[in-house]
Amino acid sequence: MPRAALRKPNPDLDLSKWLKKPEDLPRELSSQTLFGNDQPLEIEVGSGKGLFIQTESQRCPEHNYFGIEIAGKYAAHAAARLARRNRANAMMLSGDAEPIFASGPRNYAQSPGTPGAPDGGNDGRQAPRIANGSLEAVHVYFPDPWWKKRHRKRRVLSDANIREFSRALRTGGRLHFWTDVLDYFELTVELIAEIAPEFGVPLPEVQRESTHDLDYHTHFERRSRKFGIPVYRVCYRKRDRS
Ligand SMILES: C[S@@+](CC[C@H](N)C(=O)[O-])C[C@H]1O[C@@H](n2cnc3c(N)ncnc32)[C@H](O)[C@@H]1O
Repeated sequence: MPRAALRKPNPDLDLSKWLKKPEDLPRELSSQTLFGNDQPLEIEVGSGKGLFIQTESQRCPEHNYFGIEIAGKYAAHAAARLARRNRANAMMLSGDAEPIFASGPRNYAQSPGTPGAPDGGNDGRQAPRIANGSLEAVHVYFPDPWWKKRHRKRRVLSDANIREFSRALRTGGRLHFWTDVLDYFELTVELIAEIAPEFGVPLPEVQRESTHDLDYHTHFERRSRKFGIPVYRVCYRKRDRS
């Protein structure tokens, strides 16, 4: 199903507080470095048009929300939603989530040329940008399934990313995964069980009744439900490994 065209953002809207590029970010990413406080930090990977980050950051002002969206236009669209509402506890990164979470050689620093940047070589000794056990939740809603074998490494729920999400989550922290692609759902649930058993048994998440046209978790959830397509939803809670 093709995606609907995006409306152009209002050019008078100042997005600077809500839309960041990788080079704008501090090296270590935490509530303190991003928002200047110690509220629990939740990250959404692949925010699309930003409905989730907008509604959730309003519903739960005592948490901070950092959305990562690789498609620049969508990241700007999501940031504009936050800017219009002057939301203090949420912001968007226009960029790829993978190097942000990576704790190995692709864990690049803030600007090219610095040790660890893709062009700068990495001695593999840099601390991860997101500290171990520091996140409250990671949200992945309707990730692209990338069926072709040669494209699989682009999956947001790749082996490497699942390990990094688990590493970054605190014990008791949550990983949410929703999709409308049953095969992909089943494969991913199996993959998580195999490579990150600390997530334990996935807990089903219930479908809420919507009370108005934008009362959905994400835009893709809205689209699937309007077309009568079933949505598969799970939430994992990371357990102590010991
Ligand atoms: C199918 S859309 C779903 C958007 C939104 N989560 C929703 O449910 O409406 C998947 C989104 O993930 C983004 N994406 C894919 N790979 C990404 C990555 N490595 N880092 C950040 N965003 C990514 C895509 O650009 C796209 O906007």
